[in-house]
This record gives sequence, C-alpha cells and structure tokens, in this order.
Amino acid sequence: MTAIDTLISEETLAEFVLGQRWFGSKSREVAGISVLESIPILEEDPRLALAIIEVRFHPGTHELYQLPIGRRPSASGWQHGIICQDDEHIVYDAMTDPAFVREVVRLMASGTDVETPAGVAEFRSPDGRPVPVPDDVRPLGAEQSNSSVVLDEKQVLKAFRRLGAGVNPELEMLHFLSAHGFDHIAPLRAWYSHTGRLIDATLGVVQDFVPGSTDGWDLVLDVLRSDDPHRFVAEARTLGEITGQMHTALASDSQDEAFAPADTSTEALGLLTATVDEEIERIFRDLPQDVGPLQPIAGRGQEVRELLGALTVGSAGRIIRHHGDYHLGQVLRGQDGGWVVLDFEGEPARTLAERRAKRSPLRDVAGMLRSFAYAASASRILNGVPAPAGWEDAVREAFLEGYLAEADQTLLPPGRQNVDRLLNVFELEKAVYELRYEIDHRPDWVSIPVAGIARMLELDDDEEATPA
Ligand SMILES: Nc1ncnc2c1ncn2[C@@H]1O[C@H](COP(=O)(O)OP(=O)(O)O)[C@@H](O)[C@H]1O
Ligand SMILES: O=P(O)(O)O[C@H]1O[C@H](CO)[C@@H](O[C@H]2O[C@H](CO)[C@@H](O)[C@H](O)[C@H]2O)[C@H](O)[C@H]1O
Repeated sequence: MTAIDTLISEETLAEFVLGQRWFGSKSREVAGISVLESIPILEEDPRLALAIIEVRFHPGTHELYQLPIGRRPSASGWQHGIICQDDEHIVYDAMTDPAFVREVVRLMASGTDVETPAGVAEFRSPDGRPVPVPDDVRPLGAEQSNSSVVLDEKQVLKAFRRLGAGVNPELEMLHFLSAHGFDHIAPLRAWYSHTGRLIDATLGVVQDFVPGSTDGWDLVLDVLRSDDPHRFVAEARTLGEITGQMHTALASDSQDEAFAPADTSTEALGLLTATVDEEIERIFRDLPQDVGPLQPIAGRGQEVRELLGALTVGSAGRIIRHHGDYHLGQVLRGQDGGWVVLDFEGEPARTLAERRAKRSPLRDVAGMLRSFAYAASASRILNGVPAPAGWEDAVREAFLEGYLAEADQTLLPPGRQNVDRLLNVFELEKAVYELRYEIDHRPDWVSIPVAGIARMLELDDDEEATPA
C-alpha cells in the first residue's frame, strides 16, 4: 500500500510547514523539507501515520518535527489542516482528527510498541490507569509552539512539534513533581516517544484537563481592561508563593542526580554573564535589517551588552532544575481559585540539553516578572489600554514577596540586593530571547520585547544621568 506521505510533494509540504505557528525558524532560509520516517497508526479509512519530518537549512543544519498525517477520500469533505488534495483524496495534518487521537490513546492504554524499519514508537500510561478512549476531541484553541487537543473535557493530549534528542523535560519534571508532593500541576496520565536511528525523543504527553480555568495571560489582560486593575496584586502574591513552593520541591531530592541542587562556583558566575553576553551578541548580529518595529533597538547590541556588563553579580545562590519558560501563559487559575503550573518543557527555541541544565531558580522568577511587563505592553499596544501608573511595580513586588516567603532560602543569593541584581540579569536574558522568539514565531508582536529592551536601556541612561 502506498505510504501516505508519498502523496505530498516536497514543495507542498514546505508551503504547509512554513505557515504553521509551531514552525520555529521562520527567519531562516529553508533548503528543503522531507518525511524521514512514517509510523503507521491506522491502515484503514482514514489512513493515519505519524511522520517525522526534516527541515534543512542553508548553512547545513536541520530540525526535526512531528507531523501526524491523515488521508481521507475527497468525498469525506474533511476540512481541517489541509496539506493537499486532488479528486480522490484529502491529505491533512491529523492532529485534530478524533480518529488519530483515539488511536494514539488506544495505543497508550495498551502500552503498545509500533515498529518501523528505522525505529520504534512507544506508547505508555503509568500506574495502570489508562486514559479512556475519548468520544469528543477538540483543539485546545490556543495557537502555540506545540499542538494540544482536549479529550472529553477530561484530558489534554499535547504533541511536541519540534523534536529534540533525549527525554523531554515536561515528562521528567511532571514525574518528579508528582513524586515530591507538588500538587499545583495537571497530573500526567500517559505519553508516547520514539527510539531509533533518527532520534530518541518524547513525542507527546497526556495530562488531566483543568476545567473552567483561565490562564494568567488572559486573566491579566482582562483585569487591565476592568475598572479595578489592582485586584491582580493579591493574585500575584499567591502566584509568587506557589512558585516558591515549586522551587522548594524541585530542590528537595539530593539523591536524584538529575535534580539535586548544586552550588555555584565563582567560575560559574562568570560563565553566567558570559553566556548571556554571547547570546545578546548573536541575536543582535542576526537581527533582520530594515524591519520597522526593530528601529528603537537597531544597532544598539553593544549598549545592551554594556548594560549587562554593569549588572555585577556577587553571588548566585544554588542552581536547580526549574520550569525554564515561566510566564503568565503557563499558569492556570482553576475554578477553585488555585493556580496550576503547566508546560515544563522549557523554552522551545533552546536545545534539550540547555533546557535540562540546572540554573538559578531566579530565572523563572525573572520570566514571570517579564511577563507582567509583557502584559502591560500588550495591553497598550494590542488593546489600547495602558496599565495604570504603579500597576507593574505593585504586581512585581507582591509576586516577589510571596516567592521569598516560600522558596527555600538556601537556593537564593544572600540579601535582597543580590536577589534583585541577579533578577536583572535574567530579565535581560529573557527579553533578548523574546526578541528572537517573536521574530521567529509572531512577527507582529516584535514591538513588545523591543519596547522592553528599549525601556531597560533608557532606565540605565536615566540612572547614569542622575547624580549620585
Ligand atoms: N491541562 C490543561 N487544562 C486546561 N488548559 C490547558 C491545559 N494545558 C494547557 N492548557 C491551555 O493551553 C495553553 C497552552 O498550553 P501549553 O502546555 O503551555 O502549550 P505550549 O507548550 O504549546 O505553549 C495554556 O496557556 C492553557 O490555556
Ligand atoms: O508557551 P511556550 O512554551 O510556547 O513559550 C513560548 O511562547 C510564549 C508565547 O506564547 C513566549 O512568551 C512570551 O509571550 C507571552 C504572551 O503570549 C508572555 O506572557 C511572555 O512573558 C513572553 O515571554 C515564550 O517566551 C516562548 O518561549
């Protein structure tokens, strides 16, 4: 029987993939795209397969992505995620096809291995509590780096689109946090992964769905549109407390090598700023020319590096495994008013090795502080509603107070001044990462990190101009 992927030409595949939000290298020149492995999921009608595709770039590098592919007769009238069609068949991205999702859930429930000439796809569910095969499957709705569907409003299946070699931190962190008593997560229910010649990688996870929840991002934008934006200050404090508890749990097992906290040496401190410095240099060097929204920071890479250089860090506390991409979109406020932390896979634009590296927990804190600034900018730029004077400072301070009350103090540098200095370094690192992220994923949002970086430069200029 013809493999379904052979029905798609390279040009058609390229056109489809390059248009997807989850394709993370929009600013790079693509040399070619092809299907490297196709894992059969269903051989009937619809035909379903899990493809691993390779995107090749001109300097000779490549990225691998997961693409579920479905094929149905044209007469079926299937309309979602169309890749190509002719008089006989429609070929599509099957991520939102209930038939695909049901098959994957069945395979996970039965703990099946599907072998191909190049490797094996392993489908698993822990502790003998298989996820029921869903009747209803709907896309989660959020346009994201990965793709998620909701199963009977009870579980969420998230497929990692870009594949990195090794265990995905999401799977590893969810296992660890459940075993170490941190309850503010959506419990892990199943997963699937691939082992083989091409790559050993986690392909996806199933977690419980948190019904009736609002993510922190939507919540803050709504609050900023309301007549009482300051009501978020109390929420920010609770969120800070939970973040502190999460880090305390992540640092609680000195026997588990992957999670045991480690001390930072003087060399590590130097390396910390050197790594951020290199990143700033690289990102500014590769900034596209003549892009209007980049104007406020264009050609100012050296100034940003000088700003980093001025942020002397005397002590960094200890390093631990941490969330790695902590922002308002990663926390849900449930119907009971409690917060749930999501998406432990780290920053999608970094390698898995970088994402699994131990670093100061203040990186997460800085991520959330940047997110408050991002929300204030987005509210002004996208909704025309500026945050009221003092809002961001009040929210930051409440979050930090809650955090400092709950986090294991031995993880942090001594004294508030040292904490603030290290936070500044990580906020700058995050803002520069965001610049790259928005260029690659949401070019329309570039002006938000640009405004953040420009503001950091201006604050620095003001400080220099103010006599001591
Ligand atoms: N278990 C869940 N229950 C309810 N909503 C969820 C759940 N998981 C994710 N979401 C929603 O989907 C959004 C994106 O999920 P996330 O795991 O962060 O995906 P990505 O890695 O692609 O960003 C979240 O901001 C949240 O609104
Ligand atoms: O949630 P992901 O793991 O996909 O994280 C990536 O995408 C985020 C956007 O969805 C991006 O976050 C940036 O935008 C958020 C608003 O949409 C904002 O709250 C964050 O502060 C800002 O960093 C994240 O950086 C990226 O890794």
